[in-house]
Amino acid sequence: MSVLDEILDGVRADLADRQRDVALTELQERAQRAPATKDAYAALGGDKVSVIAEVKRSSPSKGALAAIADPAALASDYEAGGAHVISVLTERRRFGGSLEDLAAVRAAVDIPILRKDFVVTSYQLWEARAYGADLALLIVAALDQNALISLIERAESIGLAPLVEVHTEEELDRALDAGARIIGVNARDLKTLEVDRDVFARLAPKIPDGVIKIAESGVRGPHDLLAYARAGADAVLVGESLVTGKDPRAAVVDLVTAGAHPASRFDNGPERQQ
Ligand SMILES: O=P(O)(O)OC[C@@H](O)[C@@H](O)c1c[nH]c2ccccc12
Repeated sequence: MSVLDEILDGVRADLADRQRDVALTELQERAQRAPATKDAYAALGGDKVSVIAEVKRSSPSKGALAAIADPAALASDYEAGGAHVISVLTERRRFGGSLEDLAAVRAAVDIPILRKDFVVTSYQLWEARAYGADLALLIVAALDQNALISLIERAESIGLAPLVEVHTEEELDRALDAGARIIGVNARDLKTLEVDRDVFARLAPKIPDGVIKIAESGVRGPHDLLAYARAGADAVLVGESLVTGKDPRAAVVDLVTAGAHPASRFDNGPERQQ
């Protein structure tokens, strides 16, 4: 069984518990009372390279990364550093997250928030909306094509922007066929946990103009952001290097500064830093 399959088994077990505790209608009522979602397309588009900063306690590849006793305070630091979007991992077993983290971050920041989880059913989209997310991750490798299409439609119909994650050309084709308008290329293969930063550069030319392109995982600092930018990234998604660094806010400032100058997409940014 792949790592992804193991994660999905745990996700489904936890989901069944929540579905027993909280009726869908209750979530829907809560979602209806929630304010309008924030414009993720505006936050991720434009000439700059946007920074999505992630609240992540642990990962299947590295184990514990950071305790993060106060996720709202970390998210506020990210926002103060100029992050354009916050990603909150809500998966419990492998990533140490929760919907409570999402709600706490929602109460603390004004920028769009991504619910980062392994979504397999629309119930989780209603949860995302009810707990304050503006975007929801949909992982192509975890979904069959019918499920992918219906989850994209459902997300959009309740005001969530779907961020559709791929790792291979075949998954990219499926994402595009399903109508994805925001595509994340994960450098990490969720089946093996191997990281290959070149995947983004291989797939990006196959993503049409007008589709937002996000490079996910493996960003250690501005050098990696600039490499992804030259390969065509509109945004980068950064977790580990921010939560393990000693000053997450300063680290975000450095990334946002590097991403603010689109000219750096075409110059020798990384070389110049040496
Ligand atoms: O910690 P990193 O290497 O900066 O990666 C962040 C993010 O890309 C990663 O957490 C991630 C990308 N896609 C996912 C899907 C599920 C869980 C986690 C992820």
